[in-house]
Amino acid sequence: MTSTVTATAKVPCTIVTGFLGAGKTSLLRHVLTNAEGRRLAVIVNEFGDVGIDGEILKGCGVAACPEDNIVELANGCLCCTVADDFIPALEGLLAKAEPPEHILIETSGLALPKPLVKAFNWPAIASRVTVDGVITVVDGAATAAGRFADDLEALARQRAADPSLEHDNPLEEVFEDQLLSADLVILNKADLLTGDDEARVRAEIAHTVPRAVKVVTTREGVVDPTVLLGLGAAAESDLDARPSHHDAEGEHDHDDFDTFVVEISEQGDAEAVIARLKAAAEAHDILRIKGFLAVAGKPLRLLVQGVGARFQQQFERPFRPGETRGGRLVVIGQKGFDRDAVTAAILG
Ligand SMILES: Nc1nc2c(ncn2[C@@H]2O[C@H](COP(=O)(O)OP(=O)(O)OP(=O)(O)O)[C@@H](O)[C@H]2O)c(=O)[nH]1
Repeated sequence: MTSTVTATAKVPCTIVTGFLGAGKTSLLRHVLTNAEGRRLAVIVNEFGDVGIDGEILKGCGVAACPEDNIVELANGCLCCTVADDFIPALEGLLAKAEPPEHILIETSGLALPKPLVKAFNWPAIASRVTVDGVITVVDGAATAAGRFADDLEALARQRAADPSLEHDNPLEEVFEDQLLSADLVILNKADLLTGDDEARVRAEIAHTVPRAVKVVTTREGVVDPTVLLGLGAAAESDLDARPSHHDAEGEHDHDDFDTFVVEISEQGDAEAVIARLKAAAEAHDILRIKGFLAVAGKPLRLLVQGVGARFQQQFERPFRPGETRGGRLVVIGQKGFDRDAVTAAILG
């Protein structure tokens, strides 16, 4: 990649959006480790204050993106805290002695990208940055399983009959809003797609996105960064082409979802905890669990990631001096799930 930034050019920013657990952090990790000398920065927003995504990205240890250039905004949802969090974070990066040549912004999995795109028109930053593109990462497996529509085929039939069809499934609204803003769609988790899944999911994406948007299928977000960066979309000047379910309301308030943190003491048997997490995710329709555990006799934290009832775990970094040897897990579900029952199921 070559640098295209001059003293007067706007710094290009790529917004990476996509539902909880779709593979946004995996994609960013791949971009950071394949930056080929381009000076990058990342703003990462996540729910809960456990800060897993920031840790994963800092763990890349890439010279092109030093830890200082990775800014974590854990305080709620980026699309609702633009003035307080996002603009100052962006200004901080631009004020650096060596400002980044390209800024990557990972939204939380429940964020609507459009308010964030709009923020690029704020006078404080409008002359200095532009949205190079909105990249929407889609969880192929979850979409194929009908996570975002009760019955994909029935929905497609209904839409064919009535294109203005509205629905009140909050998961589907977030999923669709994220697609409606896209300049490029990454159809991730190819390894979990079987039979005609990919064709069905591509058809669902094509139904949802009104514009001609390219869809690239990936595994673990592995795609050449030159495909992702340099789209030149200037999305902030093109808001009308990006309809949203929330256009009429301005801000949205995440009332449909519930997030909390479970503290869990050091554990002797990590496998038993993972089994309880899986059982809890299945029994309580949990959307996402992520965080870390302290395992007796192990100096490293065990990073735990669950998307629906599918879990992955790996040892990550050592506990730092002064850090309590205990675990913390962020749990995200739809409003109305029983926190006490979920906590009891996890703690056993
Ligand atoms: N099987 C499979 N798992 C994947 C793939 N990509 C990512 N994952 C796993 O899915 C989980 C979530 O991936 P992330 O990259 O953290 O997803 P995210 O969109 O950043 O998640 P949130 O920030 O919590 O919304 C992790 O356990 C990943 O290892 C893939 O292509 N195939």
